[in-house]
Amino acid sequence: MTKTSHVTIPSTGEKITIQDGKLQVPNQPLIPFIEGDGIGPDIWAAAKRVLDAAVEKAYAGEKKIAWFEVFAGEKAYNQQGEWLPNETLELIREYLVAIKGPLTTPIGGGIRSLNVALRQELDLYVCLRPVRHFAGVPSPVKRPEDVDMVIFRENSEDIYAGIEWESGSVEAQKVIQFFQNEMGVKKIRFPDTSGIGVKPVSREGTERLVRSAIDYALEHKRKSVTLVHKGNIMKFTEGSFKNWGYEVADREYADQVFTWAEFDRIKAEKGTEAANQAQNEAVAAGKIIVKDVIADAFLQQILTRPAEYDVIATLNLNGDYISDALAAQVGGIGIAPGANINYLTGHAIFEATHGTAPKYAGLDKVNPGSVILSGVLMLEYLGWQEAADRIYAALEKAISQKVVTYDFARLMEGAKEVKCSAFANQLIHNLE
Ligand SMILES: NC(=O)C1=CN([C@@H]2O[C@H](COP(=O)(O)OP(=O)(O)OC[C@H]3O[C@@H](n4cnc5c(N)ncnc54)[C@H](OP(=O)(O)O)[C@@H]3O)[C@@H](O)[C@H]2O)C=CC1
Ligand SMILES: O=C(O)CCC(=O)C(=O)O
Ligand SMILES: [Mg+2]
Repeated sequence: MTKTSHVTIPSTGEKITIQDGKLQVPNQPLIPFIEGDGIGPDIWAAAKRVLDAAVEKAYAGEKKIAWFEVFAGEKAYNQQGEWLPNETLELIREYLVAIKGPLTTPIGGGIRSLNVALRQELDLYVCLRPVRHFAGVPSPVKRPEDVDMVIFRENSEDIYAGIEWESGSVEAQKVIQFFQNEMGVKKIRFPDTSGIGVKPVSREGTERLVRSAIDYALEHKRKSVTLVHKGNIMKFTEGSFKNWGYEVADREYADQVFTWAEFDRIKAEKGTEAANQAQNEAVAAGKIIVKDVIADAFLQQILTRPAEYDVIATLNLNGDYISDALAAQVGGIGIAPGANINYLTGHAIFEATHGTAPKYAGLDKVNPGSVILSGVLMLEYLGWQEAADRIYAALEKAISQKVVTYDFARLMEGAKEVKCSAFANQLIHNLE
């Protein structure tokens, strides 16, 4: 065992590394975890047991995760007086792959959100959130099985970068005066009482996100990548996201994709029929269609025509809203997984889409599905598909057995409601 100031690293494991852009995963990878606040301890304890049992079932002792705890959030604050100790960041940087429970956003103080800070510090520019329906999960829509989307949410820019100043502050006044005096801005409706937020969106940030989405679509043989934006209003941020997205697709993936930008070019030159024919030929040749939709229209179409959407590439705030909306469509936030990834450095932190649900803290009540499925994404990222597949099957079986936590039980006929830990027991029992 190696003991740093607060963390004990087991001597049995080895580091995950990256070589030539490819993750090198030993049989006993050292993986740091953050338990999380609120419901974090309950769901993490449940998830860890399920992940370990699935790995044991799949590899009979040949592979095993060497977990070690690192600290953030309330636990770190109570122990060390810091919400996000530098040691935690450095250890995740060094060990590449980590998993976390949800973290409370500290009220007041310098850190706006610990989750966002972790993503920014490690430049985890993709927030990957796959959303699909598991048979039998109660849903508010008629055909939840039509939802099978993978969200690539830009994770490092946009209004989430946290560049904002409070109404009435010296800084807000200074920025407003700069806008008015030097930039000719006359449209701030109530300048004396406005807070100000800044929305940075870059070409580099957009390109690396859209590349990741297209690479994923190619690797997983998906049909389309949709750029979701509000570019009709925010022309130089969301609108540029769309334009840069099309440009990178046309420039770097010309043989593998057909974009609606290309469709428009053909239409302008040769008419609609020729453009439709080019698109049909591209589909027949197995090319991925890269298209776009405006965010508000997208939010109604995921309810009315979800089957038309596949891989989604979008900006940070849109992605946050879309993740929860789609999660609700397939049975709720209790089973919506996520990952924050930098595909270039290999760094990744896996985490549930939901938050700390403080009213349920310590009750052993909530659904651990979201953090379990985030762990499954992690197993897939490590290349341990055999273990991942066993958990998917065990979860599907538990739902068909109608042994579920409160969130599903309240929507299902004849369900047996079990606690968080008992739901994990059921999954472990179901592992084959
Ligand atoms: N990545 C992260 O760590 C995130 C952290 N947060 C933080 O979490 C805190 C609380 O945020 P809040 O807005 O209440 O959102 P939460 O996601 O924590 O909770 C909202 C509701 O979602 C449902 N829910 C959440 N988790 C589960 C689960 N595992 N099983 C079943 N149902 C679940 C519950 O619904 P019901 O009441 O219907 O039972 C709950 O009341 C804030 O400090 C926020 O900043 C928020 C989002 C992400
Ligand atoms: O960090 C937070 O508190 C909220 C983040 C969030 O809602 C998300 O990433 O989905
Ligand atoms: Mg969210």
